[in-house]
Amino acid sequence: MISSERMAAVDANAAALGVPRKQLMESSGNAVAREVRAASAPGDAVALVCGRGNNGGDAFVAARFLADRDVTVHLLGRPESIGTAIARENWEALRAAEIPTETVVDSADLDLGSPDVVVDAMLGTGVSGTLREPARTAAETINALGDGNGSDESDGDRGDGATVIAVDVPSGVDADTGDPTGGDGAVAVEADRVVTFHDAKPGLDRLDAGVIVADIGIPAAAERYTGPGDLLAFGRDPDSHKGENGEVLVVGGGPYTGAPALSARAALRAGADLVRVACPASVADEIQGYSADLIVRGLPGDALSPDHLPRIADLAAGQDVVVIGPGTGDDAQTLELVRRFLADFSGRAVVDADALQVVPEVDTDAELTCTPHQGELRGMGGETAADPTERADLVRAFAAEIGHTLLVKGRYDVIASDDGERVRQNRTGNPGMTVGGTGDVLAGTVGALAAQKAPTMGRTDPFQAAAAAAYVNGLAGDAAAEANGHGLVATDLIDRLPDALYDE
Ligand SMILES: NC(=O)C1=CN([C@@H]2O[C@H](COP(=O)(O)OP(=O)(O)OC[C@H]3O[C@@H](n4cnc5c(N)ncnc54)[C@H](O)[C@@H]3O)[C@@H](O)[C@H]2O)[C@@H](O)CC1
Ligand SMILES: [K+]
Repeated sequence: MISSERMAAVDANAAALGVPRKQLMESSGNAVAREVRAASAPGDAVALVCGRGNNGGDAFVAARFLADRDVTVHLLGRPESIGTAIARENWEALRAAEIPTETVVDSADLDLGSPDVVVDAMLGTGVSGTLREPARTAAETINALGDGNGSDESDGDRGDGATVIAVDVPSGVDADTGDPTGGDGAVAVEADRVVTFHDAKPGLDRLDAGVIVADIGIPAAAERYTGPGDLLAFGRDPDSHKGENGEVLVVGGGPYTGAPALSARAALRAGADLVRVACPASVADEIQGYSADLIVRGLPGDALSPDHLPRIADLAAGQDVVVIGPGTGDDAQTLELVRRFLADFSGRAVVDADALQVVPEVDTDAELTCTPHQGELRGMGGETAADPTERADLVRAFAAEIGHTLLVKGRYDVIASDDGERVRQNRTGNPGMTVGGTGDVLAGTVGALAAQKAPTMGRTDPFQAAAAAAYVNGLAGDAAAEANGHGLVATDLIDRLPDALYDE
């Protein structure tokens, strides 16, 4: 099963792997034609009703694969308004091949005749809201031609009505839920069969239609590895206000000052609006001195301890994400503070460095993302393996065991969701990144992405945030290595995060 959001991400990842969408469209169209052929005989009339997006594009391709059928392509709208370059190219290929086409600008112009098969390629996953004209009238016409009969009467013998074959999803149906996109009772195509691509969609199972899942050649690596598609959920909403792109509190420092400063500055560069640092007073000025962009809160003393719990809990209360661990050291009092903080906390946190070791023993309602390297993973009681697939399975199982999102750093990072259901690997990055501080940058980046909550984007999912952060951290590291070779340092990554995240 795949959601439409994930499908769009996988599609973008496939393109980055050298399998562009036009190539996928060729496979999709071929798969649709195969179903049309199975439901008809040579010479039968086939009406393809096409929208101006890529769903329509799939059917333009299908028409080329149906030379021995009596095919007519009906385009809803003007050819010059076809919305994507690849659909337009396939439209032009149809015209050049002299395949019969009709342009339907007004619903009154729609005449599908009495076809044996109707292909519904008006709208796929790009639909939003109630079907607009002429798609609405066309949906009613298609339903009347098919007798609105669902799958029962449309098996091999086709009965009196036409067989209605929907491309990807029946037009006007939400592929994630199976509900009409226009709300209860709104018009949507009632298909006999749905040819959907790559993987099953949750909403299609709820329809009274036969569903065919066609392999369109998306490589497994497009799902296994992070890619540019994993960043689609993190675009900044142009209408967002200060704070809506997240507020992050970094709790760290004491024996070290650089680590919390790196995490905090990375969080800012990865898009958080406000970043605060809670650290021992002894290092507060030094951390502030690294950056005027940070709000630094000094806590009495030179190491974090349980005395600071009320103040830290107070500071954490208004935050979207707390990043805890960078530069704290592993003094027993400090670890006790972390233990007690996590036990009481019910928000979202990223746990890194020395703080990781207390996670397995803490019972918490907090939503944690743990970012260990292999050694820290073992310190938490997790296992690792040399083989990437085996390692991914082990990380997935351990995430489910502790009930928290895991991002295990390595040559291939492994990211697993808190229920162990989802796992992803990240291949960006380079050996230069073994330099100190890159892990602190990563923790801050995870924090910033997990803190996003702009109105049109919604709250991000910690697993997605961790996967995207691993990907961009590696990209920033690769850009830094291009400039500085193995001499790169962690601050080089921070400055390259915005390009990695937003300018791909
Ligand atoms: N990996 C993928 O995601 C692949 C997707 N493909 C196809 O691409 C489709 C998605 O294509 P697009 O994103 O271009 O979107 P669609 O083709 O589904 O729809 C976009 C068009 O619909 C119009 N529209 C939106 N809501 C409407 C409404 N309520 N009434 C009337 N018109 C409306 C838009 O103005 C736009 O012209 C998939 O469903 C699938 O068929 C395939 O080509 C192959 C691979
Ligand atoms: K469709």
